[in-house]
Parts: sequence; C-alpha cells; structure tokens
Amino acid sequence: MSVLAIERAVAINAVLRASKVCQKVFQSLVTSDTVIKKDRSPVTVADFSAQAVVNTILYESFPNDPIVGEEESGSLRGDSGKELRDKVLSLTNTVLDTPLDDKELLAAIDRGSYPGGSHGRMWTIDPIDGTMGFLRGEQFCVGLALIIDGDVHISVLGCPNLPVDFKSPEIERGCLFVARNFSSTEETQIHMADISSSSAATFCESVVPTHSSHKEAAEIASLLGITKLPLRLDSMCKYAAVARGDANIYLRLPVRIDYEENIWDHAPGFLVVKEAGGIITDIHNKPLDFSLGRTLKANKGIVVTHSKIHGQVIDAVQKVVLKQ
Ligand SMILES: Nc1ncnc2c1ncn2[C@@H]1O[C@H](COP(=O)(O)O)[C@@H](O)[C@H]1OP(=O)(O)O
Ligand SMILES: [Mg+2]
Repeated sequence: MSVLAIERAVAINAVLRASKVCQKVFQSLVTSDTVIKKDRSPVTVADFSAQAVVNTILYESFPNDPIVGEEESGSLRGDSGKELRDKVLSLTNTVLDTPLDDKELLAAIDRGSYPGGSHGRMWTIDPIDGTMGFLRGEQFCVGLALIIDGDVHISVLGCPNLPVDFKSPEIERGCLFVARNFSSTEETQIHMADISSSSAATFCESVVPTHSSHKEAAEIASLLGITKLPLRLDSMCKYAAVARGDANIYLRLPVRIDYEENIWDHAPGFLVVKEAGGIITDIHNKPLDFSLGRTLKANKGIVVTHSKIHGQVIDAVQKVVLKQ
C-alpha cells in the first residue's frame, strides 16, 4: 500500500458520508419553502452534523491526530441547545455505523478545536463551505485535508450538487474530488484544461461580492482580454471547477483588507488543483502558508491558474489590486 493510503481511504469515507448528510438536508430544503423564508436552521443542522461525522470517522482510525474544524458545539449545549442537538444527533446517526449519544456528539464536534501550527499531522475540515450557496439551492461542499508539517498531503472535496458534467447538469450531480462521482466506485483522473493565453480563459469567482471583489475581477479580465462571462460558484467548488477544466482561473480578491482566510476554506481545494497541475498563490504571488495556525495569516487573496498563464494573471492582478 502506498504512503498515506489508509488516510486517503478514511478521508474519502468521511467526506462521502458527511456529503450524504448534507445532500439529504439540501434535497429536503430545495423542496420546502425555507429558502424563501431565509431560515438558516437546516444548514446549521447539516453543518454540525457533517463535522461530527468527519471527526468521528477520523477519530476511529487516527485517535491522536488533531483537527482544525470550523464549528464548535456551544450552541448545542444545555437546555437551550436541546432542540438543535436532537436534530443534529439524529441526522448524524443516519450515516454512522455505531450511533453516538449526546455527549459523544458534542465531543466529536469539539475535537475540531486544535489551534493549528507548523509541526506534525493535523486535519482541517470545513463541514459546509458555501452556506449561502446551500441556502440558494446552488453550490456548496464538504472539504477535508491532511496537513503534515505545514504541507497539504491529502485532500477530499465532496460537492453534493456539482454537476458531474456542466454541459448536462440534469443527468447527474454529486462529485467527490479526488476524484470520482458519488455513485461510482471507480476513480477518474482529472486534468486542467490546456490553455496558453489568458485571453481565452474562463475565470471563477465567488457569488457573494463581499467575499471577492467582482469589480476588480472585471478590470483584471478586461486587462487580460477575457471576453467570457465569469463562472460564479459558492464554496471550494471553484477549485474543483478549475481542476477539471470547467474554468481556467479562480480569483479571490480581498474586499476587506483585514480578512484572514481560514485554512479549512483552502487546504482541501488547494491540493485538488495542485495535483491537477495548477498553480495556487496569493495576490502577492506568495505560496499559501498553512503552518501559521487556523488562518492564512501571511497571505492575501487567492489566485489559481494553469501554470502556463499564472505569470500573466498575476501581473494583471497586481496592476489592478495592488496598483503596481
Ligand atoms: N470578507 C470575506 N472575504 C473573503 N471570504 C470570506 C469573507 N467573509 C467570509 N468569508 C468566507 O468565504 C467562504 C465562502 O466563500 P465563497 O463565497 O467563495 O463561497 C466562507 O467560508 C466564508 O467564511 P465563513 O463561513 O467563516 O463566513
Ligand atoms: Mg467555508
């Protein structure tokens, strides 16, 4: 067995089960009127449940591995948290082989409180990245990565609503990177689309304009001669879209200069793109540094491209964003 083969298999199992939890809630939400009422409670239940599922499965195989997870169990505790806790518990137990009780559920969620850092092994989990996309009935994902001494070694992205093929979205949805669709047990190697000039590119950006500046992205696109409309997706599905050639560039351009990106929002997507042959830096062309705690303190924004056009894209980003 190759190095980290067990970790990879456990991570795939964990993300697949957590994705199924999310998919269940997502499908019931799409058919209800919660989206119109802007009720966030279904996504909250799925969020806690997905973290509990992943952390439980990781703990069964790797009890000594720390986890940097987005959620903590505060709002599920005590009498005030009972209603939410009951919902999370019953959803969680639909996908676990051995059911949890209340106490085990809270402990599982809080196993994600590790502060991060530069030494040894740690997992990072975003139980639902793209909650806005989830609530809109669009894109979201479950992201999990194994980081060792600051480097991302394994990542799995579960994208329950991502079309297997963007050209025929009605046929099948639900993709697990690396890298197979939900219903198949066979893995398919994915590749970035080959591109030699940035003017032919399609770029991805957040749907939410406060997460990434649409205005600056449009200026960068114009500087690069890009004429295609941007592909706007929530969550780390943007990394997946670039990795498999649906788009060629992902721009995340800071709106708030004090915002620090969380490691769980990028480590899972980062390796999916890197393994497909892409380059990932920040807007200063610096590599992402996952070794500095729970956030990417040393980086600002994200620029993901095919290696052939990274230089051209960074030049344009720096002209527009950094006025260089
Ligand atoms: N000001 C901000 N700039 C960039 N990303 C943000 C900002 N505020 C929140 N986010 C994060 O953006 C991610 C979703 O990105 P996208 O819109 O590209 O799907 C979420 O994980 C969200 O984190 P959080 O869940 O902590 O709010
Ligand atoms: Mg997130």
